[in-house]
Amino acid sequence: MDQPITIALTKGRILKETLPLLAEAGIEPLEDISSSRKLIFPTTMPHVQMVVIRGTDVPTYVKLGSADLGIAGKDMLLEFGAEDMYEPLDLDIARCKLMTAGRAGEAMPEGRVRVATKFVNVARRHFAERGVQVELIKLYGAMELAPLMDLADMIVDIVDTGNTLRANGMEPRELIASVSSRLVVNKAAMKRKHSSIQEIVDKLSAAVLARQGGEVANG
Ligand SMILES: Nc1ncnc2c1ncn2[C@@H]1O[C@H](COP(=O)(O)OP(=O)(O)OP(=O)(O)O)[C@@H](O)[C@H]1O
Ligand SMILES: O=P(O)(O)OC[C@H]1O[C@H](OP(=O)(O)OP(=O)(O)O)[C@H](O)[C@@H]1O
Repeated sequence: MDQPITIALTKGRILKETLPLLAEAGIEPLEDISSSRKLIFPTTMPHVQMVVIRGTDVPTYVKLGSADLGIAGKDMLLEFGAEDMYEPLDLDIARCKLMTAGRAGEAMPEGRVRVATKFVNVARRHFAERGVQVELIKLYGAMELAPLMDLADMIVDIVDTGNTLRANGMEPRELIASVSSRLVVNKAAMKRKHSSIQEIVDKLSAAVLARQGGEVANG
């Protein structure tokens, strides 16, 4: 007997890459998520439903067991902690980097550095490991604006092509972590609903492997 399973998906740019991968694993929402105001969606696997929430909230739903599985960026797991969760699979989507960045051509200031970021825990750990004293300034978006407006000396943010940094007169400095989206599983659910969860992990692993195999075959 299949046990009911809830998967928490990150909305926004990850979702556009997540839905095709889930479809390749045989799990598709029964209606178009992007044109619906609903938050819970039944799927082609009758015992599996999806909820679509912000990336910042996925670790909370999975840790507390409201969702059995989740899909979130590694950046979110580093920032909000991954305790009480397993992370069995790198989905190899939404690849980017967590980096420090500053104004182009400018050295890091002496003494206390003002760092603007929405990743305050990641930033605190990174600079503490280097013995750099920082004043952390929590922002919720457009981090690249902070040094331009002299709100901060540096930022910690997601970098992909580097276009956003360049367009704002900034440059990447240190790599903090390579980021991609991960499948996470609530630890208690993994025990209680083992066969249903393992089936989904296996289907998704196969879909990821098939893509990687395809990439190798295509050169
Ligand atoms: N430029 C990028 N390239 C590839 N992946 C990215 C990029 N920016 C963010 N991501 C990944 O996508 C996830 C969601 O990012 P997105 O920009 O959609 O949300 P957000 O607007 O930052 O979040 P929220 O809506 O919760 O404030 C991030 O957690 C990260 O893992
Ligand atoms: O190096 P790049 O290729 O320019 O990508 C990096 C940008 O992408 C993300 O923002 P996003 O486009 O998701 O906008 P938002 O988070 O501000 O909504 C991130 O916060 C950077 O600003």
